[in-house]
Order: sequence, then C-alpha cells, then structure tokens
Amino acid sequence: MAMRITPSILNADLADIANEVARVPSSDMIHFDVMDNHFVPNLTLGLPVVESLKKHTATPIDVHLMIEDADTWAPQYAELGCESVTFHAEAAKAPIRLARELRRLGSRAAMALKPTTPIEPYADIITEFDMILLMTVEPGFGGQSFLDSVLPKIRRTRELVRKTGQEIWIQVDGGVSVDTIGRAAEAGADVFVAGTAVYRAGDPDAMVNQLRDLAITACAH
Ligand SMILES: O=C(CO)[C@@H](O)[C@H](O)COP(=O)(O)O
Ligand SMILES: [Co+2]
Repeated sequence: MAMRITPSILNADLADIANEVARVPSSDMIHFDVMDNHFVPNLTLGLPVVESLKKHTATPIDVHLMIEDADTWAPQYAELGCESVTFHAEAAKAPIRLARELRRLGSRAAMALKPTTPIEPYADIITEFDMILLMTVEPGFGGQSFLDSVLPKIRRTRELVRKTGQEIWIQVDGGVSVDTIGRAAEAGADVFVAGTAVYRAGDPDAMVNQLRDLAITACAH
C-alpha cells in the first residue's frame, strides 16, 4: 500500500508560506487547515491564501475545512483547483450532495470525523469519498498529543474500506510523529498529516521521508 505524507503548514512560518512549502519537496500533498472560530475555537487562513499559494507550488493541496458552513465553502476550494477537499461530517448538512459536487468540480472528496464521532453511521456512504480523515486530536490546534483511543476506529474503517473493494484513502491528522506513525499505519491509515513533527525538525524534508519509511515498515508487519 502506498503511504503518503502531507505536512500541515499550520505549524510553519505563516508569513512565508510559499517558501515553507518549498522546504518539503518530498511531500505527497500539502495540508491546509482552514478554521472559522465557530466549528473550532481558532481562526486560520482561507480562500485568498490558497489562491495565492496555488501560484507558487505544483504540490497538490489537501484542504481540511474545520468550518461550520462546509456546504457553502467547500466547493469554492475545489473551484480554485485544490486537489483534495475535506469537510467535517459534524458540519455538513448534505454530505453526499457535497461530495458529488466536489468530484464534479475535479477535486477528490473527503470527509473528516472528530475523535469521538463513530464511523459506523457513515458506513453506507463511504464510497462517495476518495478519503476518510480520522482526527487523532480534537481539531483546532497543532502540537497536541496523538490519541491512541482512535486506533480501533482506524481498524474498523480499514475493514469497511476493504469491503467496498475501492481505493479509499484513510488519513490521520494530529500528533503524528516518529513515535506514533507506526501505530497509525499498522491500524490501517495510509495518509499522514504531520505539522509539528515536520516543521520543528532540523531538516523538514528528511523528516517527511523518515515518516514515510516508518509507515511503510509498520504496514509490512
Ligand atoms: O487539523 C489540525 C488541527 O486541528 C492539524 O492538521 C494540525 O495542524 C496538525 O498538527 P500536528 O498535530 O501534527 O502538530
Ligand atoms: Co488538519
């Protein structure tokens, strides 16, 4: 199984985003956290910044929308050419319609679940998505500790995905590091967001490659 690493620029120097992205050329995607201070108690960046960043990088953009009105805003990120757009199940009013709209606009469609939101109510609709994001911290801030309590949900989601026979990525986000990525990969994740671990490393690009190698090794066992 391919293992993908997507550094979160939330933890980079936000006054120098284009250069921060250029520091991690080995990344499979760049994770862009959008927060509205309603769905989560924090405020970050939005559409105009993504639009500018798109002109500076060819690396696919993986947008993570932590906003209340996902149905209105998510398609606009797809229209800007973001390769993957993730909205929260807890926020979307019409997740199936929204997923189809994102795909129609040429983006991969993804749905995120907070740590305590179960996957089972969504079992019948996961084929509408290209990726399921299982949060391994409460959304809102970088630099938190990985929640091992989410590992059984990763396993259950991997089993649901296997039964569909489709290639649906399982992403984890929050507290992913050299110490935790193996457990997440072994449980069934194959896309890893890493903010602090990458941007606090002495060599961020070497860290991207190290994390990917650790995930591959863990998955092989
Ligand atoms: O979505 C979020 C936080 O809500 C994440 O994408 C974090 O930005 C990841 O940061 P680390 O936990 O890796 O430091
Ligand atoms: Co995120």
